[in-house]
Amino acid sequence: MPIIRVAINVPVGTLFDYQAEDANVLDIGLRVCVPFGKKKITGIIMAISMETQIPIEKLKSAYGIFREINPLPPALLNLFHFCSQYYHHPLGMVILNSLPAMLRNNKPVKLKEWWAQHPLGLTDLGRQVDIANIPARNRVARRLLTEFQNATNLTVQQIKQISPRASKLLIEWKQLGWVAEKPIIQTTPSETAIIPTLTAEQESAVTTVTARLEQFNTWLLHGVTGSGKTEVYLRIIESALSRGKQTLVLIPEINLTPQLEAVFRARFCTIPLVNLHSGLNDTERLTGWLQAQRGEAKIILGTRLAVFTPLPELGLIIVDEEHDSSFKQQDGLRYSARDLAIFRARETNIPIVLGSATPSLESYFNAINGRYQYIRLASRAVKNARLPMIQYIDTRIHKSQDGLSVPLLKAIEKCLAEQRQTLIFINRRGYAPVLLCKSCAWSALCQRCSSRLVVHLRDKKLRCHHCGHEENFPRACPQCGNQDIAPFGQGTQRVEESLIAHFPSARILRIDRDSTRRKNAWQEILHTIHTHQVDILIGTQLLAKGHDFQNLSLVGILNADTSLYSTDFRASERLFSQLMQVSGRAGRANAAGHVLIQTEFPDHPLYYSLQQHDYDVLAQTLLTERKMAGFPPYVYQALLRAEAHDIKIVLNFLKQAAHLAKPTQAIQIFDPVPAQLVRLKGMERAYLLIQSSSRKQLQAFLTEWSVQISTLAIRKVRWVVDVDPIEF
Ligand SMILES: Nc1ncnc2c1ncn2[C@@H]1O[C@H](COP(=O)(O)OP(=O)(O)OP(=O)(O)O)[C@@H](O)[C@H]1O
Ligand SMILES: [Zn+2]
Repeated sequence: MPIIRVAINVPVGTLFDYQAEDANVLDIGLRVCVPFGKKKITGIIMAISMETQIPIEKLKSAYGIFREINPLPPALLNLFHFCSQYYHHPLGMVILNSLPAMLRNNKPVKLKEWWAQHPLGLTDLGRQVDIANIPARNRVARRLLTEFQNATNLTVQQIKQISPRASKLLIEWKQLGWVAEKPIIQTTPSETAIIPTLTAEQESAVTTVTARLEQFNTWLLHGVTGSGKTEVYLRIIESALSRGKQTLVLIPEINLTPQLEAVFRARFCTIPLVNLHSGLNDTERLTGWLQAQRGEAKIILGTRLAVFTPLPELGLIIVDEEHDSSFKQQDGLRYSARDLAIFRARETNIPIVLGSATPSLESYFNAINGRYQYIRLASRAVKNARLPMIQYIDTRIHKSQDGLSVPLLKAIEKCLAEQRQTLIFINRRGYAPVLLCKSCAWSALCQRCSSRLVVHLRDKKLRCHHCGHEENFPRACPQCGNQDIAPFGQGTQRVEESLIAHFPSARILRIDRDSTRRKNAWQEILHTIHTHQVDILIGTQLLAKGHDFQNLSLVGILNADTSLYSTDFRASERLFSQLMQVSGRAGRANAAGHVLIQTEFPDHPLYYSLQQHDYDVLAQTLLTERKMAGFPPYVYQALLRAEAHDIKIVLNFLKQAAHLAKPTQAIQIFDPVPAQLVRLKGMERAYLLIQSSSRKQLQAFLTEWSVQISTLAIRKVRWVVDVDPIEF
C-alpha cells in the first residue's frame, strides 16, 4: 500500500508517514487529513513512498486526501524547503503557517457567502467591463453583468434568482474589484486616463530590465523620492503581461496598498489583479490565493506573506521599498520576504526588481559589488519638480514650546497663506509621551513589559505600545501621592493641541495607529488629503513613505535627534532613510518643497548628507564603519533568541546552548545578553549572537547546533533561531 509522507504544523523537523491506499504521485502537494495523537489534523503530502521506517502495524491510515483544489506546485514546495533550511524552522510549520487559514482546517474548501448581508453594485472598474469580452457560453456571467448594469444595486435574493451559480462568480468579481459592497473611493478620470511619457532615465531603466525578462537578475532600482519608480514598475509589468506572465509585487505595509492598488487597477483595468494584504478576512484571502494558484490573477499585490503564493506563470517579481523592515517577520518564522523573493526569482529564472529611494545597506553593498544590477534614477519625474530644500533649526538657539520652534511656526504660517499643505513628522522611535511624577520621578510602567506606558491625551488613557495593555490615568502619583503628575515628551496629540492653539482656523489632521485602525480608515484619510480638505498633517512613521501628496510643500521634523546616538548599529541607517523618505514627501509636483528639521546637532555628518541629498556619501561612511566594527554586510549574523518567565532561566539556557556549540575559526559566539526590551507580554527575553564571515559556514554550524539545542531538556524555555536579524 502506498505511504504518504506528510508535513504537519508541529515543532518537529521530520515528516510523518501514513498509509493511504488511493494515493498516487499526483497527490504530492495536496492537503490530507490525518490522525495525530488523539487529534485529527490537516497536513501537506510531501512525498509518496512504498517503504517506511515505521513498523507497518504501527502505521496509521490517513482519513482522506482533499482533491478539490490543485496541489501546491513543486516550485513552491522547493521554496518551503529552502525557507525551512535557511531559517532553521520546522518544515511543517513553515508550510502550514503560510497557507490561507481555510486551507489549514480539516474541511474541504467551500467558499462562504460573504455577500449574504449586503447589497452589491459595480465599481468604476466593473462598469468598464465590456460584455462582448465575456464568452457567449458564460451565460450566467453575461446575465449577471447586464443585471448589474441595469440596476445600481442587487440584493442577495435578486442575485440568487439569476442563477445558483451567480454566487461563485460574485466572489471572483469582488476579488477582481468589479463589484463591491459599497462604492469604493473613485479614482478621478485624470488619474485613470493619463499615461506619462517616460523621462530619459525611466526609459533607460525600463529598456534595460525588459531586455532581460527571460533570465534571473536582481535589479536594484535606486531612484530618489518622486523619481517615478512606480511608472517604471508599471511598464515592466506590461512587458511581462504581454508574454502572458504573472507578476508578484511585494509592498511593505497595509496602508500603502490601497493607493498602489488604485494606480495598478487604473492602468491595467482589464487585467485580473488580486491584493493579498494582511487586512483580508479568511475567505477573501483564500479567494485571492486560489485565483493566483489557478494562474487567473495576473498581478498579485501583497505584503510579506504573499511571497508564499503559488504562481504557476510567475514571470517577474517587484519589491517596492525594499529597505523596509516590515519585510522581515518578527516572530515565529523570522523570514525576510525580500530575501525569499530573490531566492524564488533565481529558482524560477526570472528578474526581480528591488526599488527604493534609500536602499538597505545590504542591497547597496551588493549593487556596488556587482552581485546586483544597479539602476539609478537621479531626478524627479515630474517636470520642474526638484528635490526639496532641507534646512536645520538649531533648538539650542530657537527654544521650542510644546515641541514647536518659532521659525517652524512661521514657516507653517507662510505655507497656510499659500494654501499648501504641511506635514509635521514626529520621530517616535524610542520616544513617546509618558506620565511622569515631578516630585518623585515615578513613571507609569506596563506590568507585562519592561516599557513605559504611553499617554493618550484624547481618551485619557495609558497604553502599552508593545502588548496593548490599557489603563486609566491615576489621580495622583501611586508612589508618593503627589497630584502634580503630567505627560512628559511630545506625542502627536500634544503637538496637535499646540498647533490648534496657534492656528485655530487651520484644518488639522493627526494620523496615528488609533486613527487608522478601522477598516477603510486609510482610504478615507487619503481622500481628504488628496482633495485638500486638510491643511496640516501630523503623523509618525505611517506617513513617512510612499505617499504622493501633490499639494504638500512643507515638512517639519521633530525629535530626529533621539536616534542619532543609539546603541543599535542600524540606527543611523534607519534614521537617514526615514528622514530622506519623509523629506521626499515635499514638493513632488510643481510647488517647491521645503524641509525644516529641529535639532541640537545641526553639524552632524548624517544631517549634512541629508541636506545634500547624498545617499552615497552616507552609505559609504556607514559601510566603512561597519567594516571596521565587523558588522553586516561584512559578516553574517544569527541570534539564538529565548524567552521564559524568569530571565535567569533564559540566560542559563543560553549558556548551556553556547556550551554545546563547537567553536571553530570561522564562527564567533558571543555571550548571552538580555534583550533591549527584557520583558514583553510577561515573558523575559535574552539572546546569543553568532556571526561568521562565511554564510555557508554559518549555515552549516546552525544546522548542527539547532539539532543539539533541541536535545537540551529545558522546559519552560521557548527558543528560536533568527537568521539575518534586524532587531536586537
Ligand atoms: N514620466 C513621468 N512624467 C511625469 N510625471 C511622472 C512621470 N513618472 C512619474 N510621474 C509622477 O511622478 C510622481 C512621483 O512618482 P512615484 O510616486 O512613482 O515616485 P517614487 O519614485 O515611487 O517616489 P517615492 O520613493 O518617494 O515613493 C507621481 O505623481 C507620478 O505620477
Ligand atoms: Zn505591555
